[in-house]
Parts: sequence; structure tokens; C-alpha cells
Amino acid sequence: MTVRYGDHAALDGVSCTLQPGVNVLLGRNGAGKSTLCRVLASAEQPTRGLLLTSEGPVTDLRSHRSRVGWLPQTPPVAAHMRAGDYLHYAAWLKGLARRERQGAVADALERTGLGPRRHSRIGTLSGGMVRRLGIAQAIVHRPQLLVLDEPTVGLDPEQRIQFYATLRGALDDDTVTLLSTHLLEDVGELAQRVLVLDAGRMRFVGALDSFLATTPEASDREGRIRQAFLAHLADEGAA
Ligand SMILES: Nc1ncnc2c1ncn2[C@@H]1O[C@H](COP(=O)(O)OP(=O)(O)OP(=O)(O)O)[C@@H](O)[C@H]1O
Repeated sequence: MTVRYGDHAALDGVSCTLQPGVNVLLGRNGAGKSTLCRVLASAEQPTRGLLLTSEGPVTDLRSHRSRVGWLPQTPPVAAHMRAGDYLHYAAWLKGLARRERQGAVADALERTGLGPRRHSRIGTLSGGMVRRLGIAQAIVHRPQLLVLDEPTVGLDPEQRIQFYATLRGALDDDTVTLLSTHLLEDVGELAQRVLVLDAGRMRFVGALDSFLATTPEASDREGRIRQAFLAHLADEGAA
């Protein structure tokens, strides 16, 4: 698919297949990660191309959105609301029937470790907690596709470790998760598959093992992830 803003192609003929598990989308600033996330979440439509699911091309955006969980870069939370009420609202937005909402919210709170804060106003929560709430609103309806746009940005190292643990506990095995990031640490912690996007083009899509195999010479894992990423970037100015 291609997404153009005027003369600029934020995504330039990108084609990729996502699989169940965590697909980490790596890219530098401006690579097109958020644009791809928005298209996957049907918050934006491609200029050219389409989104295919196992059920066929996505034509009904509303019904697609009900099957997608999306955490944009800025968690879409309302400071004055209580965490639990906010999740009820998110569940309602996703079309869950009233009788399903109570259980869905309790489950999302439990899976993200937010149960004790369900009555807290969101404005009083720490940045790490708000990020957890962002995950909770994205999974409350048990989506088939979960899109997390740079969820670890702005978290300190300890909050990041907590975030990884929360995410691992919150995911269903059969959920297709796309997590965009420019932090290489996220790859080592979470990735089953890796996608490298650079200057609007997909440079690599494959399993973590194949990604690491591109740089067998580096000895430690962090070094291999770093070298593999650099190996897949376009030369400066090439695109
Ligand atoms: N609404 C828009 N109008 C014009 N240009 C845009 C718009 N949204 C994104 N772009 C441009 O498209 C390119 C890709 O942007 P995008 O936000 O998808 O990148 P990104 O990889 O998410 O970057 P970052 O890591 O900085 O968030 C950038 O050059 C950006 O300036």
C-alpha cells in the first residue's frame, strides 16, 4: 500500500503479512511507522492498496475497527474519568453488549494489573500506569489485531520492564500484535517477528531468528539486533 501526503509518500508500496504473536515494527523517526499503524487500525485509508484479513479485503471500516485494538502514541485517556469507568466506555465504543462489559472490563483490569486502581481518576495515575490503561483499553474487547504505536517511548527503564511484563500477561496467543518502536531493546524483549520500515519502504519482514541471522558475526544479542537493524536501513539519502 501507498500513503501520500501531497508529494511525499509516507508509505511507498509497502507489502507485508502479519502473523499471530508479537510483530515488532522497527524504524527511525519519520520512517512511516505511525502511518502504517493508523492504516492498520483503519484510522486512515491508504492512497493506494488495501488491507487483507483472513476474511478478505477490509471494506467495512466500522466492523474492522471493532476487531482491532489500538494504542496510539498518546494514550487516548480522559484525565477526569476513573480508570474502570473509562474502560467501560472503551468497551461500549467497541460495541460490546452491556451484559459483556462488566466481565470484559474486570478481565482487562486483571490482565494489566490495574484492579487496585479501578476507582482512581486517570489524572492521578503515573505515566507507567496510564500506559497500562492504554493497553487495557486496547484489549478490552479481545481484538484479533492489536496495534501499539511506540508504547515504550517516554518510559524509564523500570517502567519499561513493567510494561513488557504487563504486555506479556495481557496478550492472547492467537492475537496478531504489531508494536512499533525505535527502541532496539523492544525487539529482544518481545519480538517473534521483525519488520524494518525505512523511508516508507519495508526493508525486512521475518522471524526474529532470520533477522538475527543477517549478522552472525556480532557476539552478544544486543549487538546482533543493532547490527541487523543497521544492515537493513537504506543509505542516507537513498530514498
Ligand atoms: N498528516 C500528515 N501530513 C503530512 N505529512 C505527514 C503526515 N503524517 C506523517 N507525515 C510524514 O510522513 C512521514 C512518516 O511519518 P510517520 O509519523 O508515519 O513516521 P514515524 O516512523 O511514526 O515517525 P516517529 O518515530 O517520529 O513517530 C514523515 O515524513 C512525516 O513527516
